[in-house]
Amino acid sequence: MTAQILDGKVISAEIVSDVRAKVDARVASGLRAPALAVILVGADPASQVYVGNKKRQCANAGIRSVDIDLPADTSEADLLALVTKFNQDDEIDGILVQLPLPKHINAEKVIELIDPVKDVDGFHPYNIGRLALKMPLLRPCTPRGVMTLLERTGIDIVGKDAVIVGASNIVGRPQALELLLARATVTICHSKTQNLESKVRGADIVVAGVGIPNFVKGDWIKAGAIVIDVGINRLENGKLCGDVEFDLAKEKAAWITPVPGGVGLMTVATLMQNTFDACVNRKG
Ligand SMILES: Nc1nc(=O)c2c([nH]1)NC[C@@H]1CN(c3ccc(C(=O)N[C@@H](CCC(=O)O)C(=O)O)cc3)C=[N+]21
Repeated sequence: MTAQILDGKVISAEIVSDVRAKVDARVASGLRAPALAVILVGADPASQVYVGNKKRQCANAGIRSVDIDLPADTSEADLLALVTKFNQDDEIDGILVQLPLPKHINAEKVIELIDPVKDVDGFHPYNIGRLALKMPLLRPCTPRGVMTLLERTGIDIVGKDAVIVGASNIVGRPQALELLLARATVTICHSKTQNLESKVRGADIVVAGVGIPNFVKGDWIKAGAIVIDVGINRLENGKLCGDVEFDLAKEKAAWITPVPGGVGLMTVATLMQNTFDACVNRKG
């Protein structure tokens, strides 16, 4: 069997055009367009790709984008002051501080300062707590984007065995909460997990988010499984590759996400949805 492609390109474009239609309707009724503030401190390569894609999709969605680029030696106090300024600015609906932050800045402190109603990344403990309690408000973009990709493709996950490889705050943990909310049976694996291979071999759904090229071997994939690759790794030849051995995995899976063209695009499209939702939550 050769897997079908879970097409992030097509579905992210649909999501953004849905947001566009809703933004246009708001503006036509005399309300202002949603606005997103993005703060980048220093120049992380993964963040650069994200920033470019995000600017393009804001334009497509009709969302006003306010981009603040700060030098890598920006003090924590200055960054906190900027977040406070955006918290108080009634014209800003969403605030996103790009991660990772330089080492001299305490990222947890910055995330906790963001007003939860403007937390379009869904990283604030308030929003993670709401997701954990089955009452989601703003949901982390990558895991929500993965759920949208599955829903829009018509893949039913109720009762399926999902194995998540990677337990990070931005991917693995919230992805587990999303899949649990959607009534899958969830296992979260991490660097100390024993018998990782056998756990992946048993999975109906595999989500890989570890940031190591080809970490999940193609022959571990169960026949007919759904493979979601969240990894975006830049190789020395300049090409992007995921955390899963794509060429071998696609011979076993029923569905698989490509890299590029899969989950990354859904992350950005979901940021547009979250920004629109944050605007409606605040302003009606
Ligand atoms: N607060 C915060 N939230 C984030 O969500 C966040 C972050 N910080 N820091 C950086 C990482 C990385 N990230 C990406 C999202 C989309 C693509 C993306 O659009 N990828 C496309 C294009 C890749 C290409 O062609 O170069 C693809 O996979 O097809 C990439 C990377 C979000 N991140």
